[in-house]
Amino acid sequence: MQTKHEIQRLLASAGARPNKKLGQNFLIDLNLMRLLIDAADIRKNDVVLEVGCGTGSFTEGLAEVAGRVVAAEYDKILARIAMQQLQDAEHVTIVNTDILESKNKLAPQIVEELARAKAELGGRLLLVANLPYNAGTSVMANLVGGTGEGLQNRPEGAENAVFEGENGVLGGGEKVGGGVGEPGIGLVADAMYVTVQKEVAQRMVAEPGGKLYGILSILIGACGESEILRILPPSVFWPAPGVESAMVSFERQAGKAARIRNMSVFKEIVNLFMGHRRKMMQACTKFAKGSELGGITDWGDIFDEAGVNPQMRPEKVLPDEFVEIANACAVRLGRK
Ligand SMILES: C[S@@+](CC[C@H](N)C(=O)[O-])C[C@H]1O[C@@H](n2cnc3c(N)ncnc32)[C@H](O)[C@@H]1O
Repeated sequence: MQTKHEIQRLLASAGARPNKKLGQNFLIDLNLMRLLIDAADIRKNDVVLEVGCGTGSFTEGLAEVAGRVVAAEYDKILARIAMQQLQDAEHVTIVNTDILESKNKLAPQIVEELARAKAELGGRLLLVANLPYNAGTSVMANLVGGTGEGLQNRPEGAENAVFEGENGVLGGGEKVGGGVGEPGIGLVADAMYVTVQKEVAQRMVAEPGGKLYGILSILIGACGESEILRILPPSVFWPAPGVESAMVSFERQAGKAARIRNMSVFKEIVNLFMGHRRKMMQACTKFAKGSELGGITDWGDIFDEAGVNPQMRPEKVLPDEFVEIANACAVRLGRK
């Protein structure tokens, strides 16, 4: 792991400076780096995805404990530095790529690397990273809801997680894609231990009713559990960002996620209702027109089956209740 001076030296020797647009705020507190790695409890048969490896500082720490590390770095100069720093680590693959092929899809090359390594090692897939602010939320959304693009042996019934968000933050106007009718959930992360902007971490753990409760909160709540581990002041990064950050965890709970009959329908449902979060549930159903969900005529029965008051507002509906609504719809659409 590299000190601030080492990072500065590596950048200077390549004639580079931190690029603000790419969120190049390097974590320079090595104790915090160690804390995140320890919290992830990485084992020798685990595959770790690091998004934005920078000069390879955190990657070095991950390489000490993981069975395999796959790192994506968008910046060509930084990727080259990281490759040099880790040239002797055969179990580390650094790919100079944008982690997002589109805003809604992880880079197929990375997904293939991860799927292959996971099949070889048989352990968990973990996202452990100091995430770039511009891509972090989309990356996490794909890894919670599933990303299948690029998988050669896509499991039957797999679907792609497709997310859209303003500047990578699924906020008020957020939308999660993955239309009804897509196959398979593909690759998912078993756990995520990441550094993100504090507000993103707060969205991940938000409870119904608050203004931060949104699509990411619902997806996470439906598939597992998140916890804020530590709030980080700007001073632990170089250069210091303008906002506070947080270390946050997500642990997938297989039993919980398995209740979702069809992830694609679930996402459509969450989109439909949370797109109008302050209207009544019943009133939101008219916006289904034109989509496959528009064919559903007995929303009253669906709300009954799910135990949801049709006069409730979506922003107060629990993740589990959205799961029940989506499951009832999946049955009606023959997509269970
Ligand atoms: C917050 S820095 C983390 C750097 C280093 N891992 C650390 O912990 O200090 C985020 C890194 O992500 C890279 N990055 C930004 N957008 C990216 C993208 N879409 N795909 C891959 N890497 C990206 C940046 O170039 C930068 O190196």
